[in-house]
Amino acid sequence: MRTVPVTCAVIFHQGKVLAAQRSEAMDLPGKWEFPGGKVEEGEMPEDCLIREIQEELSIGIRIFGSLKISEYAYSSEKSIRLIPFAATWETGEIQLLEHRQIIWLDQEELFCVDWAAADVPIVHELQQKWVKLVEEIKPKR
Ligand SMILES: Nc1nc2c([nH]c(=O)n2[C@@H]2O[C@H](COP(=O)(O)OP(=O)(O)OP(=O)(O)O)[C@@H](O)[C@H]2O)c(=O)[nH]1
Repeated sequence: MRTVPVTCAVIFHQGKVLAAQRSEAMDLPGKWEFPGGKVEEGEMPEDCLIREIQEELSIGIRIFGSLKISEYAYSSEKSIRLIPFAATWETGEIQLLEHRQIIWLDQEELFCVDWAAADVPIVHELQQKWVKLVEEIKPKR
């Protein structure tokens, strides 16, 4: 079984992060995730993520950090390596081109949605590192 590399973005904006709910047309319908997608052959994970966020949400992001990779086997046929990056929303207006809906969550609300299983360790790490990550967004002087 091949482990599929998938990138995802923890997008910070005005002190909250974006969670997106997968639609009926996607795998894991109804589950919440950090938007992103599969890394194509020869593609850098960061380039993949910028492309996927433009394709799915129609916005431009800036990557400023990373979180720990989460590997998860959904079944004997489906195993993913989820590669999370911390990012900020830089350009464009959000359009839901694939997802059912989005929600902006603050630190206390992180576990209020039903995350895809592979995302759960990332959400725990995000909760622990929240203050540090928010600090890193601030432009360095
Ligand atoms: N994008 C994304 N996918 C996730 C997350 N967590 C998680 O288990 N997945 C799984 O990883 C896979 C990524 O597929 P995708 O459908 O988002 O990627 P894609 O747009 O490149 O796929 P496609 O070209 O087959 O349509 C799916 O099986 C999805 O269920 C997450 O946080 N973000």
